[in-house]
Amino acid sequence: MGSDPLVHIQIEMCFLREKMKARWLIKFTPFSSSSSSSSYSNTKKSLQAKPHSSSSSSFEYLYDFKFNQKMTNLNAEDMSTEKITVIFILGGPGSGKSTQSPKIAEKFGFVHISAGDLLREELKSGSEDSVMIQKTMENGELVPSNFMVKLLQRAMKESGKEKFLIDGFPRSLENLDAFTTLTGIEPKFVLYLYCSEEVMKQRLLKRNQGRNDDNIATITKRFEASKSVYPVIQFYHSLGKLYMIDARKSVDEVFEDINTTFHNWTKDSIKLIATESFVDINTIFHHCMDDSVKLVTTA
Ligand SMILES: Nc1ncnc2c1ncn2[C@@H]1O[C@H](COP(=O)(O)OP(=O)(O)O)[C@@H](O)[C@H]1O
Ligand SMILES: O=c1ccn([C@@H]2O[C@H](COP(=O)(O)OP(=O)(O)O)[C@@H](O)[C@H]2O)c(=O)[nH]1
Repeated sequence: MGSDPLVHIQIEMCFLREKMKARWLIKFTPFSSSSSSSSYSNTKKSLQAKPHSSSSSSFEYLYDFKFNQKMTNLNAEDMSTEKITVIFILGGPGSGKSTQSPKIAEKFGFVHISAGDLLREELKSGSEDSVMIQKTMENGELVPSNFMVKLLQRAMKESGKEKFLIDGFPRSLENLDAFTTLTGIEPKFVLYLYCSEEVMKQRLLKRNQGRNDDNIATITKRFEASKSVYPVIQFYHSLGKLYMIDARKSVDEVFEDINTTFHNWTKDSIKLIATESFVDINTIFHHCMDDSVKLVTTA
């Protein structure tokens, strides 16, 4: 049976600055001249969207859509998303996420779920996905988004709890889209541990936890891959949910700044505590931010 697809479909997505709106750019390219037939035209028509641009070889459609949290909440049978509290903690490799997360979890009663640890456990379990996980981690790349979200959902469900600190996820807009679509959960706020690459590199080389991705070649790839988080940060910044923590300070100082954020959040009055500008903040934000950044610091 001939089952060749008639068209190659490429979907790109970006978040708009307005809350929970996304823009999809869908490109159709016929695989061969024979496929630019009536089926191809029908596919185009069925989208009922205005062409964004077209050429002899491909068509692009651009349309906006708004997330409907009730519709996308595929998790409803397992957990009531209304009761669930999620906080994301992000930061480059070696910024201190796994150092700070257990302290936060203990102090504020959250279950710490580390995306990287879930992958390492899955790898050790020798499941059918082990080879894929191993190769992806060795290359400092990201595992498929839906796969990662399913692991997170499983861990959340198995804990039987409702407050989660999710460490090291989402690392890309695609990750975030998969999480929103599959769980319907919105984080309360997002912590980003900011640290320069030089400091992170030194920390990783000294980490000494037997991780085979803590070598200079993989670290370089991980730094490159970690840039896919920038649009995620930009998105939460635009929602006023982003808290930047200066993670170059000592472990205790970083924890103190995180504490301040949490205390203010529990008082339901998160706001900018102090603004401080430091030069290398630009290295992360210069190409994705267009206005000021919140920095949390205890004076
Ligand atoms: N603020 C800090 N100052 C100095 N070293 C730190 C600090 N935070 C973490 N470390 C050390 O740096 C290494 C990487 O930290 P880790 O928490 O594992 O980073 P991440 O989870 O973000 O990759 C660890 O060996 C940890 O002990
Ligand atoms: O959502 C995630 C989180 C992690 N990883 C992979 O797991 C590795 C280690 O992630 P972790 O958060 O443990 O460590 P970090 O690099 O932040 O120190 C990354 O380099 C990725 O290859 C992934 O694919 N998706």
